[in-house]
Amino acid sequence: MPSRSLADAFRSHPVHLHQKHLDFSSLQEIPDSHKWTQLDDIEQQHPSVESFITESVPVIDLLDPNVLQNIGNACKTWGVLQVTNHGIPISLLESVEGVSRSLFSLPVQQKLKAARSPDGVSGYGVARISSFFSKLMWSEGFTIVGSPLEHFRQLWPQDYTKFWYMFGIGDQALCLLFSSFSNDQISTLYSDVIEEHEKEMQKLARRLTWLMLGSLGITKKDLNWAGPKGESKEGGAALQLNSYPACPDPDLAMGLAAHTDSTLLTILYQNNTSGLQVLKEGIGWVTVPPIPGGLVVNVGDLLHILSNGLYPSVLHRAVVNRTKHRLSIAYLYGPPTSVQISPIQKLVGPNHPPLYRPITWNEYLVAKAKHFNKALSSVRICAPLNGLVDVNDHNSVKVG
Ligand SMILES: C=C1C[C@]23C[C@@]1(O)CC[C@H]2[C@@]12CCC[C@@](C)(C(=O)O1)[C@H]2[C@@H]3C(=O)O
Ligand SMILES: O=C(O)CCC(=O)C(=O)O
Ligand SMILES: [Fe+2]
Repeated sequence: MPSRSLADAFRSHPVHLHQKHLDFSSLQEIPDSHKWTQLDDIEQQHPSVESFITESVPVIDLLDPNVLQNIGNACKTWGVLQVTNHGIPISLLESVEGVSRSLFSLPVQQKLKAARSPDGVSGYGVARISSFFSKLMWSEGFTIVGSPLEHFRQLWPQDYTKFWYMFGIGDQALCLLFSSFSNDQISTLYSDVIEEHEKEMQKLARRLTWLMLGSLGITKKDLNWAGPKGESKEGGAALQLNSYPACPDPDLAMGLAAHTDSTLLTILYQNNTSGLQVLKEGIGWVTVPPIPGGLVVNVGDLLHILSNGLYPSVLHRAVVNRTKHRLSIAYLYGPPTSVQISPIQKLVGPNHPPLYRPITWNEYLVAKAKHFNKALSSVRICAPLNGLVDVNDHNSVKVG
């Protein structure tokens, strides 16, 4: 079989989204197409707990001598944590935020020039999971796999200077610097920022993966991700820029509906505006507050499979607010796309049968596109001994 990249994931399974693209900034009230009730997303029925609840997502200093144990506890009990001292320069995160702000400030018609195609991964559009809901989300996204240069050239073509100057990029220093460049140079500069970010995040994601697996007693020799000729293969990634405009009635809108990520792990940067919530069993929806310089790391479905369910992927969503435009940048990290992911042998035994069948990342993305939050149970081969269903399997979603 020819080796496929992440960009090919949906070639055999195109997703046609009825994309209704709003100019959010001009709206004084929410149109019916974007008004959610609890019935539109069954997960909304869990309570949203307020800040007086003492339980909060663990914050872990990556330089702490107990980092392995702390990460293990957080993955087991929360499926999500925040990390500090992670080594990613804040200036780099702010530059990506600047690129993102510049992109989402473009007029809708301009952004649609880089629209994601039904069988593609990269580009502008509504969240892929939108097809499972009858209501639209109060957000827009831009997905990047590989170089974004071609899409950036479509977004900021030669004759587009006027808009670029008008909206700026929300970062004064970059704005002044860029004002002496042509638009092609802007696309190149923006693309360089994304490339630098990818390099740094790839290193952090790899380090976090081994810390998470290390906390389960797994070492590199327990995992064979080598290619057919023994060559070692690197993980892949998608970068998702999310934009959640201020919303006239946030209680009726949904930024990004509850989902788990189809990744090993996801690293999320949120600008200083909260909105991310995670579902904690027995408690409800807990807000993950932005902490200065911190990054949120959540367990994805593929780590759930690898760990044979010991580290469950976490259900999360993004809510919106009345006054602030929120941006988030998600680095979705996965294994080499041709590698079969299955429960690690060392974690399997007579009392711990393998719970999932082997599956590649691309195959899993297709399963997610077909079954959404039931994708994990679609690859399940064995009922758990304790008789419980998968933690994320309790939701029923409207299909179509
Ligand atoms: C690799 C991927 C994971 C993702 C689908 C994608 O092909 C690129 C975008 C990712 C994202 C980001 C927002 C939430 C999400 C569920 C979605 O609709 O697109 C995730 C997908 C995922 O993790 O399944
Ligand atoms: O914006 C957020 O806080 C969440 C984004 C997210 O879950 C995603 O991109 O997968
Ligand atoms: Fe997510």
